[in-house]
Amino acid sequence: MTERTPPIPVVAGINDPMLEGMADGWQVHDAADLSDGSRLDADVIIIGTGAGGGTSAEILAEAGFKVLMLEEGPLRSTNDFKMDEREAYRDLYQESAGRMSKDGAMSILQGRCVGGTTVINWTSSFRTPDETLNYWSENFATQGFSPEEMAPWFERMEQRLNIADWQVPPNKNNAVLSEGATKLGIDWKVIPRNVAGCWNLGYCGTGCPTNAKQSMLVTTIPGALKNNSELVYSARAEKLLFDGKKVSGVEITVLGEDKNPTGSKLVARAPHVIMACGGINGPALLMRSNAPDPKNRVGKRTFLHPVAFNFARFEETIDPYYGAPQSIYSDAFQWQSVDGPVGYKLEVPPLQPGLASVLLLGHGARHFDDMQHLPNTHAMIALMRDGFHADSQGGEIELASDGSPIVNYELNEYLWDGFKRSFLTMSEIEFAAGAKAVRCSHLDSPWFTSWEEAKAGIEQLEFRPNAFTAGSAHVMGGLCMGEDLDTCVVNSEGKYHYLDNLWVFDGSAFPTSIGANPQLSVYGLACKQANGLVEKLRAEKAAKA
Ligand SMILES: Cc1cc2nc3c(=O)[nH]c(=O)nc-3n(C[C@H](O)[C@H](O)[C@H](O)COP(=O)(O)OP(=O)(O)OC[C@H]3O[C@@H](n4cnc5c(N)ncnc54)[C@H](O)[C@@H]3O)c2cc1C
Repeated sequence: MTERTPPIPVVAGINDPMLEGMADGWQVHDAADLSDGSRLDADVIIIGTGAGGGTSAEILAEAGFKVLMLEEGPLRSTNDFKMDEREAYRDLYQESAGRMSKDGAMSILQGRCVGGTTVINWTSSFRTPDETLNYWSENFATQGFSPEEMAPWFERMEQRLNIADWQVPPNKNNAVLSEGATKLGIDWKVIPRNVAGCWNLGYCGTGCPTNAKQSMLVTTIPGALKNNSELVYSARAEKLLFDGKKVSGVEITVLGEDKNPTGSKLVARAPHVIMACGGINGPALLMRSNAPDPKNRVGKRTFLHPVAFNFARFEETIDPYYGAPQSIYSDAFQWQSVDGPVGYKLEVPPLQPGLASVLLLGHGARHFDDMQHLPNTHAMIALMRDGFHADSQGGEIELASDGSPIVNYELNEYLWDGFKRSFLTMSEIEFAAGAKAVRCSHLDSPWFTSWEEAKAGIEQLEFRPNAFTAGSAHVMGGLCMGEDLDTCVVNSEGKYHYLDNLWVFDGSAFPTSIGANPQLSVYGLACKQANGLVEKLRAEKAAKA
């Protein structure tokens, strides 16, 4: 077990807000330290401590409600983060960063620790695009989600998490996008980030060692714990327990440091339960619990922003592992049509060596050569905006025999068309920025040495399952929100349609993908929904008094 008793370790003078708070008496427990069969009570249980869970916890706790946060992953805090990919992927990511779609064609990165995916994300912070919010109200009858109605909630979370345009010049990796796009007359912009006093290290994906990233770990979770809340980690919500149309409790499996069940179980009880365990795992929890789902919609419409990668070699040093990971984007190819051919957002990912070794594909001499050139390599990504077309209905969640989720998401012609167009776009931009050679993340792609060669070569690439690297770091949907009962399982207030006291305040409620990096969309939604629940709980209290 990780040593977490005072004296508080201090790394190079950097404080660790979680360890300090625990030394001050915050109610934080490793589930393994609680006796088998223990019962935990609260006003509100929140399952999952990521973007939706952390935001909701702070709001409810500040309003005076006793919140119990349950987190499947371990607690790792500031002084644990050492910019070490091996430790980070093992400790902070779902399935040790090995989560994949059922057919193995897409690798899916998602967080699994106190603070959830916000601990390991790359800090890009966009409001939900107006086009997306309008599409939801037109197609899923969401209420209260117009751009005007959402603006105050986004503003509030932008202030809470210090979200602002990144003022430091982009690293060379990102500058390839701005320079190439400028040469071609393609519009680009600077990305807003949720950081305070960022050191520009670039290792956001392994947990921020300086407290600069305003993840839930250093903001809302401490905010909730200061207000009489309780956090139990390594505690997997195994099943929801029902009593008629109500959730009567949560059965918890206690996990050890090795992530395996210790054999102990706990139970938590509260008048209201919020699910904030994110896409994939949220639907799986409802399926394991046999929750009422008369239209068989749980787990449907799971969206991933499937990502195409393009690599470029430069003579100059790029050092793609250092500096703010994402600071430039282009939406020039995103909204040409809302519900036509798939649109894509262009960004630039960091290339720490471990991540790069997977993304660069291949093996043997070619892979060795690619890794040798890493300091001179740039990468660009195109995130496909899935969920806005009849040929893009997303994936479905299934359960494995042990109750864990399987993501059945198949890439199809509609998405392949986007991959092909984006390979062309990215290659042209990279050559315009001065690349000497460019390669698409496709098994059959050579290093092209000119734009003309790339243009002809990409046209020849065959798009078939498993022929190219597709990735996802944005898990959305699966518990579709809206008033249309044929499609949706959660109403516009975030309440599960078929249960009176179950709420879903996280990215799983999105009816489509966002069309932008989703964290601020989750914060805005959870902020709105949690404040709505506060009003409801106050009214319930007043009625009882
Ligand atoms: C590498 C990477 C980079 C990213 N970069 C960005 C970015 O730059 N900008 C951006 O906007 N977005 C980014 N994202 C995505 C963004 O962080 C997520 O979309 C967002 O955090 C999702 O919020 P959520 O509340 O839905 O789920 P999460 O934040 O994933 O939180 C869910 C939590 O629930 C826990 N949980 C799951 N099941 C259970 C259970 N049964 N019992 C108890 N706990 C459970 C999980 O362990 C997790 O901690 C990135 C993601 C990754 C992986």
